[in-house]
Amino acid sequence: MMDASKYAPGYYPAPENEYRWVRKDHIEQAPAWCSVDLRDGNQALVVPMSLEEKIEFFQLLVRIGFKEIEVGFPAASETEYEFLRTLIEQNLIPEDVTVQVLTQCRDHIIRRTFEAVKGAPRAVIHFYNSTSVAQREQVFRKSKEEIKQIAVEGAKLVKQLSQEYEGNFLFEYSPESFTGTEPEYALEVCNAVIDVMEPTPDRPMIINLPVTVEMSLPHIYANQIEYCSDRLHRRDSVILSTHPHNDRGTGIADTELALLAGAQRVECCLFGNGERTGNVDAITLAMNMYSHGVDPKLDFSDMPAICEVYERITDMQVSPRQPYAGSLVFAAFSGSHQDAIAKGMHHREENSTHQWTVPYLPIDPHDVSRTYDADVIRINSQSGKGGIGYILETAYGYNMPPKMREHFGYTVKAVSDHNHAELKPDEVFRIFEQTYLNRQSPVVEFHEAHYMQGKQMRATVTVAVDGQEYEFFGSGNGRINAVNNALKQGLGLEYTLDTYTEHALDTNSSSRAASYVGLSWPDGTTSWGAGTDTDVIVSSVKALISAINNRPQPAD
Ligand SMILES: CC(=O)SCCNC(=O)CCNC(=O)[C@H](O)C(C)(C)COP(=O)(O)OP(=O)(O)OC[C@H]1O[C@@H](n2cnc3c(N)ncnc32)[C@H](O)[C@@H]1OP(=O)(O)O
Ligand SMILES: CC(C)C(=O)C(=O)O
Repeated sequence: MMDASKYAPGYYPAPENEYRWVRKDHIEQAPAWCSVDLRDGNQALVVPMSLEEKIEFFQLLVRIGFKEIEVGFPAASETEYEFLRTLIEQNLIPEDVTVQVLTQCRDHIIRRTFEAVKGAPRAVIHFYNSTSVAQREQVFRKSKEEIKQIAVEGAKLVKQLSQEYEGNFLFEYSPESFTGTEPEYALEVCNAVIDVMEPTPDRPMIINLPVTVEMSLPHIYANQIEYCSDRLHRRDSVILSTHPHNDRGTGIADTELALLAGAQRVECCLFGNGERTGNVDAITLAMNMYSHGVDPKLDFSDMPAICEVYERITDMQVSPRQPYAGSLVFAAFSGSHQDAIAKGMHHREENSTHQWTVPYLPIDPHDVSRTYDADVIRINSQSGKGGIGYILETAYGYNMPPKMREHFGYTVKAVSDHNHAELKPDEVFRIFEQTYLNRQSPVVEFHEAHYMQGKQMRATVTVAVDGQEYEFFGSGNGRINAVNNALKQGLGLEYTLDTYTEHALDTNSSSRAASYVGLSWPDGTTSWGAGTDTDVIVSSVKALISAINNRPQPAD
C-alpha cells in the first residue's frame, strides 16, 4: 500500500517575490546554451562513453551549434581526463566553442582538473558543493557556515590555480541541490563565492542554480530564480544559469519559467538524457522557442541524423512520443486530425502562406527533415476519407471526387481493421488499384470504341462479356454519353451516371488522364470506378466500365 503521509514538500519557497515573470507571455530570445551531455548525460549511462564516442558526440554538439559544452569531470576517470587532453592536444575545439569542466570543491580534485584543462584555448571551471538541508544534515554533517566555507575555500583555490596556470579561464559555481536549499541561504553562499571571484562585466562568472532534484511546482522555482536574480552581488557581472532535472516531469516548465524570471543560460542534454529522469531536454526547449518564431540558435534541421548518433552512442532510445523528434510526433492516424491536416495543407498551398498555421502540427515537419507522406498522415482503422484521399493525392496524384473518397475511406479502413495493421501509402494505392482502377472483370472487358459525329455523337463499343465479344451501339450528346448509352442498352442495365470527373495525372509531356465515374443503381447503392489512359476519352470509358464491374452483385 502507498502511504502519502510519509512525504512532505521538501522545498523552500522564496521568502519574498515581485512575480514580474508572471506578466511575461513569451521568451524573447535564446539563452546561452550549455550542453551537459558529455558530463551529466554521460555519468547517467549504464556504460559511459568511450574516448572515441565522446569525440563523435562532441562533434555532433558542435554541428548543432552549442558554443559551451561541459566535456566532463576530468578527475573522475582516465577516459574523462584523456578526452579533454585529446580535444586540447588535437585542436578539436573550434574557436567559437568554450569547453567546461566540473569539479567538486575538494583540493586534489580541483588540482587534477586544472592539470587536465591546461592549454585549453578557453575553459569554464565549474565547481560545486551541496547546500541543501538534507545534504548538510545527512551527508556532510556540517553547519550552514561550514558548508559555505567549503564553497569559499573551493573558490579561493580555483582562483589561485587559474592564476598559476595562466589560462583563459572563466568560472561557474553551483550550490548543488539548490532546490532543497533555503533560497536565502543559497543566495548567501553564492554571494560569498562571487565576493571571492570578483567577476567584472568584461569577465563575468556563471552562477548556476540547479534543479538538482525537481521537488516543487515550476512557479516555485521561477520565484526562487527571480528572488536570487534580484539579490546576487555584482549582478551585471553574473550570468545566471539554470540546470533543471526532470523528476516531476516538468523540467521544461521549470526552465521556461526560469528564463522568464531572469535566468540567462541553460544547461541541458539532448533528448533529456541525464541522471534519473534526465536533464532538461535541449531539443524541446529550443524547438518550443522556434515554434514561437524565436531563433533558438541551435540547429535541429537534421533530426533523423541526430537521433541516429544519439541512440548509437548512448544506447538509449528516442521515444516515439519525444517532442519534435519521436517517430510518431507528427503522425496523425485519426480521421478528424487527418482531415484537418489535409485541408490545412491545401489552404497553405492555395494561399501561399509563409506563416505556419496547419492544425495539429505545431511546426512544419519538413523543418526537422520529416516528410508528410511517410511521417504525418498514417493510415489505420481510425483514419478517415480526408487523410486517405490526401495520401492518394499527394503520393500518387489521384484526386477522387468527394463521395468516392468517402467510399474509398471505408474500404481502406476495413482492410486495416481486418488485418489489424497500419497501411503504408503503397498498400493504400494497391487497394485503390484493385478496387477501382481499369477494372476488366468480373463481367465486362473493354476492347475498343469508335465514334462518328453526326447530329449526335454515335459510338460503337466492343467489349467481351463473360469471355464473349459483343459490339454495342449508342448515341448521345458527347462521346462519354454515347458510350454510356451503348453499354446500358447492350448490357441491359438500369443505372444513372451521377458523377463524372477527370484530371491530368502527370505533369510531363506523356501526360495521362485520370477519370472517375459514380453510378447509382435502382436498389439505392452507388458503384465507383476509375480509369487512366493517355487519351482522356479512353480513361473515362475505362472508369465507366470499372464502375459497371463494381455494380452491386445480386444476392445469392
Ligand atoms: C549533481 C551532480 O551530478 S554532481 C556530479 C556528480 N558526478 C560524479 O560524481 C561523477 C564523477 N565522480 C567521481 O568519479 C568520484 O565521485 C570522484 C572522483 C569525483 C570522487 O571520488 P571519491 O573521492 O573516491 O568518492 P566520493 O565521490 O564518494 O567522495 C565523497 C566525499 O566527497 C565529499 N564531497 C562530495 N561532493 C563534494 C563537493 N562538491 N565538494 C566537496 N566535497 C564533496 C563527500 O562529502 C565525501 O566526503 P567524505 O570522504 O568526508 O565522506
Ligand atoms: C553539478 C550540478 C550543477 C548538477 O549536476 C546538478 O545539480 O544536477
